Amino acid sequence: MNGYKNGYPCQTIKYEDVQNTVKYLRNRTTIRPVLAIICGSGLGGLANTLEDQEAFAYKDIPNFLVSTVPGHAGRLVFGRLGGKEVVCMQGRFHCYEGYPVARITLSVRVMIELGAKMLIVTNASGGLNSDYKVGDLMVMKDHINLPGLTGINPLIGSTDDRFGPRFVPLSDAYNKKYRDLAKEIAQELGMDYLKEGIYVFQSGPCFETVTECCLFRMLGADVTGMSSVPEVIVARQMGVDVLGISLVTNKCIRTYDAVEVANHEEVLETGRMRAKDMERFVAKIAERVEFKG
Ligand SMILES: O=P(O)(O)O[C@H]1O[C@H](CO)[C@@H](O)[C@H]1O
Ligand SMILES: Nc1nc2[nH]cnc2c(=O)[nH]1
Repeated sequence: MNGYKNGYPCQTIKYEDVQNTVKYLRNRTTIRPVLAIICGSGLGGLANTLEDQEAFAYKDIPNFLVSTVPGHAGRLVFGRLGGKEVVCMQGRFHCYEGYPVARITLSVRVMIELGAKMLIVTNASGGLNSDYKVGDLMVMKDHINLPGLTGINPLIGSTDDRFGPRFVPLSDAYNKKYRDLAKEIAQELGMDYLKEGIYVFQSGPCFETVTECCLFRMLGADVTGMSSVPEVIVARQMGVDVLGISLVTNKCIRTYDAVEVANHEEVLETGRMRAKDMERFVAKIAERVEFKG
């Protein structure tokens, strides 16, 4: 149902809708994914590196939304990466596109119901930590969900136990074993620009004011972005482990006399600059992760 409930924007996702989408995709692909990947702004090239690709435009998939942001191709790509069967969102959905927060995570539920046991979210972000440089990667250790603290959360609405519990713990949102593995692989690949830190989610689409950036930093955040957190929440509700990798595409402006301003073109440009490193990194992670059962 679309609309407002108790004053909150809400759209409950029906289990049956997810199952119908799963059935549609299963009937049209031979890949049975164990790993789901979401490509952030400008990072969609990763999907093109999959072997034995079978791809679907979002507009052709029942119940899917469409991508409206440059740098998000809008394709669901199945294939093999690092010897594993994977499904990859080449472009994600954002609240600022006007979609209810529960709706933007339907695709995550679909990928998990298709069999994914791990979710890798990637995103572009603005660097708040002054030690971070443009082009650095950051393993997400935790997040601050600003919209969530004010009532915008994909789990608000009527609940369905088949998706998992209503009250989801998030103190372990970003799996420690996978964070350690990512750091180990980065070291092996000589990626001395990999950091580990905190991502603060704000709804966008405006980039931050100077004072907001100062506030975020005071809160302990290292980078800020307009995505990922709703996806992570849904994955955790469904019992799937998450690894988050953020690319610092620009520096957040924290002085009132700066002449430069943030812009999406710079975000995409940094994505292009780091694309190959990101692809190598994620492929190695896919190769090395192990799943029980
Ligand atoms: O989070 P992703 O989708 O990577 O994109 C980030 O980059 C865009 C702003 O340039 C915003 O959508 C922000 O969230
Ligand atoms: N909120 C936010 N999102 C981003 N995505 C890429 N860069 C930025 C940024 O500076 N701020």
